[in-house]
Amino acid sequence: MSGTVVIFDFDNTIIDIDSDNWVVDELGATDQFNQLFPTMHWNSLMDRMMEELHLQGKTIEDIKQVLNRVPIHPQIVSAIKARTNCFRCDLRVVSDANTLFIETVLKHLGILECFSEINTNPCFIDEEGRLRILPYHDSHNHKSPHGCTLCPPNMCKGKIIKIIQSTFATEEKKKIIYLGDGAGDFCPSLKLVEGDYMMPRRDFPVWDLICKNRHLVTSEVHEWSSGEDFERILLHLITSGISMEDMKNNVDNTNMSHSFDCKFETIALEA
Ligand SMILES: Cc1ncc(C[n+]2csc(CCOP(=O)(O)O)c2C)c(N)n1
Ligand SMILES: [Mg+2]
Repeated sequence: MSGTVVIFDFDNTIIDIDSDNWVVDELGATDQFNQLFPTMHWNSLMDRMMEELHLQGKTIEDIKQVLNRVPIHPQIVSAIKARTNCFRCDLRVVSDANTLFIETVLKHLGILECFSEINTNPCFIDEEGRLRILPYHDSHNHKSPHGCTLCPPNMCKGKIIKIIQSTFATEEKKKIIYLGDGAGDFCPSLKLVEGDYMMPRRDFPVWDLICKNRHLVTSEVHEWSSGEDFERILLHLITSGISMEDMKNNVDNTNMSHSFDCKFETIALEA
């Protein structure tokens, strides 16, 4: 394993839409969503929307079928599948979507196995076949169980980053590259340190927040917009600081064709 951990947000980062809105809209529950939206937190609203879909006769299979045609940038899938994986980076997801949506999409794209960990809101299918979505941090009756005022009550992504960082404590320092788009990705960007990299999606909420609070972010910031940017910048950040000797040791020998691609592209980037 190389010394790089790449942490991906899911909605509007790995995929090119919000999966929650996609499922609700594609299965025809937009009106009910719009009615409830002003009255509920997002996480409980989504659980409620799954009840609505269930009452309308929509099954888990219907939800999975809709998820299997989410819009994506092909370069993002190829970056995850081949380029990043062949450097044996540790890839993780931190998302305010839910386990079923994320695993369905990643499995369909053939990249589920590329990730060592998915941190997201848990869910289960109840005895009636309805999808139940729960908060990542159990909220009970408290407004903000994680104590962070920047994040929604169900999930503080900054807290998750701190937990990931604490697992490195006994090992050598790992470089974190974090990619995200939403307001919920701002808190984790404040937990990154010098030597880490933040990749906010240009013109999305986290990018605005970072531009306005530039002095609070100590990591290097590299914005991205298109799938091409995503692939090029991510590969560059992964390979920067890796010597040719390390690279020979790091590339995945079980996947030699990809390894050759990686070496070739890295040399081209460094030239
Ligand atoms: C105006 C407005 N109201 C509510 C929300 C909340 N929201 C929308 S999609 C989503 C899941 C994000 O998943 P991921 O963490 O994978 O990006 C969340 C938490 C929003 N973004 N904008
Ligand atoms: Mg997002």
